[in-house]
Amino acid sequence: MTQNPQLTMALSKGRIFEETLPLLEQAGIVVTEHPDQSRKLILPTSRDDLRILIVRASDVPTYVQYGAADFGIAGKDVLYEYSKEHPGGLYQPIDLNIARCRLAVAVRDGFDYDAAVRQGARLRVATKYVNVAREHFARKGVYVDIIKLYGSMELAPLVGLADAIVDVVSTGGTLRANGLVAVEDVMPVSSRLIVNQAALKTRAAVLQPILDAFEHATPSQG
Ligand SMILES: Nc1ncnc2c1ncn2[C@@H]1O[C@H](COP(=O)(O)OP(=O)(O)OP(=O)(O)O)[C@@H](O)[C@H]1O
Ligand SMILES: O=P(O)(O)OC[C@H]1O[C@H](OP(=O)(O)OP(=O)(O)O)[C@H](O)[C@@H]1O
Repeated sequence: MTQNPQLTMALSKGRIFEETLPLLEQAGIVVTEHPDQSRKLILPTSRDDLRILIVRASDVPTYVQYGAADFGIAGKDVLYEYSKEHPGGLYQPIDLNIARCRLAVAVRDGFDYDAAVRQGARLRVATKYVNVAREHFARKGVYVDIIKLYGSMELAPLVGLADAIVDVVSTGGTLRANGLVAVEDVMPVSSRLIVNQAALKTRAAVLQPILDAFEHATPSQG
């Protein structure tokens, strides 16, 4: 792939973009257009040698691994799923402590999860995180049928598609609003900086100072 002369960062819009802005600012970098106000997928910054690609959260590792972006930011949930299918390709040097949440198992309020597990029932589990879920239940010795969904996981137990979900929980508001309860934590989640292995070697002079600045930046409270 031809190397772009600019350094390229991959970010997803929404919470990761918003929580990254203050970290970039602490590194002296201002993003001069906002993805909510612009249909552009390549955003300029106050530095001529740095641009930002706006991609889906679960696509950030792909852009970085293939070198279309030199570095990016992705949640541990996304990185764990990705690494199961693409082992070893990404350098993940810094936990930025942003977009903090957890992956949890949740069921309909009133569903006796412990009893179902004790009785060795085969559980139907709907999730976007099929690898995380498969590993979690294998560790517990629970038989599961995994149903892959791409969003609105909370709906699945309400309409009989699944007994349980594995999904992101932060305030718990989405679960409550849908009559679900979290019954088990799967893993804590925050977002990490990820870096293309080749870029780390060939572009160290421009990349390393940015990585250092991220390492020392403090996330806003939220
Ligand atoms: N409610 C939340 N609170 C805090 N962090 C969250 C929350 N939901 C998701 N996250 C974290 O932020 C990341 C990005 O979430 P976001 O909702 O922007 O994308 P998505 O809709 O999950 O991804 P995609 O567009 O690929 O389907 C997630 O991978 C997770 O690490
Ligand atoms: O525990 P809570 O604080 O309610 O957060 C959990 C919700 O947050 C995420 O959804 P998000 O708001 O990002 O919507 P989306 O995934 O559909 O974009 C996630 O998919 C959960 O549904």
